[in-house]
Amino acid sequence: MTTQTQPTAPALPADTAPGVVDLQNVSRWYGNVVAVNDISMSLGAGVTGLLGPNGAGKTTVLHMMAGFLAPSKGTVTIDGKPTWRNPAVYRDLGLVTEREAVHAFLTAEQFVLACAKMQKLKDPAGATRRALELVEMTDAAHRRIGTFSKGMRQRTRVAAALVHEPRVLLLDEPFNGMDPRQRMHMMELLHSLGDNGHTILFSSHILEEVEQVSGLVQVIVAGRLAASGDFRKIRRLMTTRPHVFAVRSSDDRRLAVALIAESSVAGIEIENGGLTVRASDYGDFTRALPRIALDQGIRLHQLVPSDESLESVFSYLLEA
Ligand SMILES: Nc1ncnc2c1ncn2[C@@H]1O[C@H](COP(=O)(O)OP(=O)(O)OP(=O)(O)O)[C@@H](O)[C@H]1O
Repeated sequence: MTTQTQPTAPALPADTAPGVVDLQNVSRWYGNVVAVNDISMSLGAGVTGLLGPNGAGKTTVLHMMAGFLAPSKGTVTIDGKPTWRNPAVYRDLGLVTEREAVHAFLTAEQFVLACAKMQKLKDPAGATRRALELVEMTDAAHRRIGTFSKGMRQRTRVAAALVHEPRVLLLDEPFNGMDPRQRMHMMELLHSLGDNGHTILFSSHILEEVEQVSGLVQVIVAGRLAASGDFRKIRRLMTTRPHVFAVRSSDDRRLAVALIAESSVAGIEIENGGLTVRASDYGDFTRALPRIALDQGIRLHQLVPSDESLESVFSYLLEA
């Protein structure tokens, strides 16, 4: 991925309540690798997606929020209190890490109960019961975690992270490795927690995943905040960006002549293997092309978007 140096993200309004979780000009470097570069964000109640390609810095951001890592610069606070070297924040915070520590030999209940005891709760058994109920794991409470599906393990880990009823729940790639049914179940759970006033941030590198779970998004690319706010507006920026298509047809030259008159076409190159078309509008171009081909009696053999990698989408956001 190319590293961008533009300092500003598209100015989208952050539609959040006063921040529960707050990052002010936060950077984090590992030796000379800058993993997070001057990020400020504020999260309120509800579900927010932390979206970015692999290596963008999502885990680093989550770990700083959870007090696992010190920011090299800037401040990370929950309810105004710094998260680094402040164990008191764990009362308000639950974290579901990306990597699963395996507790295969424990039952779901034993695992969640151990977490309740670590939090020194007054009624650890009652809290365990409520947490397992919340994630709909009551029926499987006495089964060993080693016998669970990925989705059930994730829900058990969410129960453990929520057993002390924190306001803030952070989840690192919670949908990884889940089948569509398990994914749906987890999405519903996050929705209902968000509706109940929790502040939830989950990371993902999959656009569609974030779109389904959350109206609010923070997009990070190469350690920088590329966009933040209403997901629909960011999505629109993504679909109206210039697109490049590889097109092959029964008569590329004639097709090129017809396409150049089309307002959604910004440029065409003819090569041996077909046409490379730069379209200024994805929707207009993909609607116009079949119509033009039909009018001209040209057969379309191939239409492939050639710059659809997440990296190129995200880099565009950073430049916008
Ligand atoms: N302990 C470390 N030492 C050195 N570099 C690190 C360390 N942890 C992360 N990095 C680097 O920091 C950058 C951000 O990593 P991070 O894990 O936060 O990204 P991510 O968005 O969570 O990626 P992924 O989705 O692949 O987990 C990457 O370039 C990564 O290689």
